[in-house]
Amino acid sequence: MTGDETLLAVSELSVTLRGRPVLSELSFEVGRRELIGLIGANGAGKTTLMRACLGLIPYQGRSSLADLPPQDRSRRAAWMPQAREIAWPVTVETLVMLGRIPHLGPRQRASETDRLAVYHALKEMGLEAFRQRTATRLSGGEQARALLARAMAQDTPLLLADEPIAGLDPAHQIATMQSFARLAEAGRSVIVSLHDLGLAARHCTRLIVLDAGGIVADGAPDTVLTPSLIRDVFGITAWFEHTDQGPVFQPLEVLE
Ligand SMILES: Nc1ncnc2c1ncn2[C@@H]1O[C@H](COP(=O)(O)OP(=O)(O)OP(=O)(O)O)[C@@H](O)[C@H]1O
Repeated sequence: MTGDETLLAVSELSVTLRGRPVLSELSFEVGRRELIGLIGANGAGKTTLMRACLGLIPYQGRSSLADLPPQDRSRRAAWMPQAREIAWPVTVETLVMLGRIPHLGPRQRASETDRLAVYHALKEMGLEAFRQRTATRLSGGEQARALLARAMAQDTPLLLADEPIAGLDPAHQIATMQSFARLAEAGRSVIVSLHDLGLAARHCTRLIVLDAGGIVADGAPDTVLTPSLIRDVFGITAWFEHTDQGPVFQPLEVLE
């Protein structure tokens, strides 16, 4: 994968839910090799933005992904929603293989390429030992990792994940952010909504901050996470420093 290809172009995107404007006239583009953290307070519109970009809810304006026919869209972007619902008691391996459906023709059986994609996704999410376990009987965090593996097996240029690290233990949170970073280094891009600003500052190449229905900042973490933005958007103080071990961001106090 080469070049500066745009993976997602959003222009003047607005969403109204039940008569209430939630997002108004947002514009941004996503190129390759980006790990984008979508941040903002509860209710800021992160889920709504990702769902509108994917064409899963009605919107005004334009999203290059939503414009595509469903089959093309599923080869361009994978989606891990916030609700971690696994409907059937299939094995983890079968669940992850479902991510290959967009690549299979009618009645076509899984090929070696499909099996390899599943193998790599399971490995990336540290789930090799869980291959034959029943997906519905995993813990919440294990289910989240299995669903992420399914999205990764889809092998798309763009991955959108809604709070994928919520509920994961610290080691798996870090490992998952590192997996996303590896995808970005390999030429793909990932958009991930998250509340952990420390992990966002440390791993993301770019942060998009939502507030009051719009994008209030968009750029590298150290240009975005300024004391004034942290105060105005999140109502907190924080400590942010570049250390020998990389950027460290620690929320401190709630402002009255
Ligand atoms: N189906 C719906 N009908 C009406 N309003 C909705 C609906 N879904 C979401 N909203 C509202 O839209 C706003 C944005 O919600 P959204 O879930 O996108 O926020 P978020 O930034 O993802 O929040 P969180 O961090 O809590 O997950 C919220 O005010 C929410 O109450």
